[in-house]
Amino acid sequence: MILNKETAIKTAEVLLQIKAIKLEPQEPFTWASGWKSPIYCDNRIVLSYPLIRNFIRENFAKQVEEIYGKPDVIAAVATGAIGIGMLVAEYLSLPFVYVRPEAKSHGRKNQIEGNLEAGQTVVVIEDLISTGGSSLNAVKALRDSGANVKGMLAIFSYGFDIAKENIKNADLEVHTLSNYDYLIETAKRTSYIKESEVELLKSWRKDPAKWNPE
Ligand SMILES: O=P(O)(O)OC[C@H]1O[C@H](OP(=O)(O)OP(=O)(O)O)[C@H](O)[C@@H]1O
Ligand SMILES: O=C(O)c1cc(=O)[nH]c(=O)[nH]1
Repeated sequence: MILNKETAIKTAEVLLQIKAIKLEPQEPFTWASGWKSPIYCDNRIVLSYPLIRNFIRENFAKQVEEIYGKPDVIAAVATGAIGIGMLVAEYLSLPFVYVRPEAKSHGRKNQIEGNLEAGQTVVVIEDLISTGGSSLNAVKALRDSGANVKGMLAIFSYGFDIAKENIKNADLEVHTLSNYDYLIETAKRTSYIKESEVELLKSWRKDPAKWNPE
């Protein structure tokens, strides 16, 4: 869900400005889910731009406070959201943890790194939602450890039905700073993408799980 339309447009603009959005239909990207895609949104690049990471940090912090007040802990989904999640926690003067995809097989064998007490309220920060599998895996680990997960905020979501279904089944509240619709509108308005690319993205978006570049 988008909380603020202006933030959604501005977030799409800054992602395009720093070229976080990559289009490579000839050499499709393989996503975490295994899907092939002509588009990749690399939000990790945000960290390389101080003004833009401040914008993302402040909007995340504003939305966390607006929706949840002050949770006990900010958690990030590893690795893509660790940097930005830490900046949000720092801005709000809150404790921080991050959640690995799975527990380490050596050392302390942790999946959640940092200190988290059972019963603490947690807001999860994620960089991007495609199917929602990675985010929900992290939420499950947090819940299994006894945390009270209030909700999740992500920079961007593609808005796929499968993600909506997964999120609903997990009974999780999710807000995003921007999404695919705002991104495409902004990319068209700023001529970041050509008309032929708009058509390609439209046909891909109809059934991304089965998209075939041939
Ligand atoms: O919604 P999903 O289908 O799970 O896909 C989105 C996930 O994919 C990316 O992580 P990736 O696995 O590439 O790892 P990284 O965060 O370590 O870069 C991204 O950071 C999300 O966590
Ligand atoms: O699904 C993914 O793996 C994925 C898609 C995308 O656009 N960006 C990203 O970082 N991961």
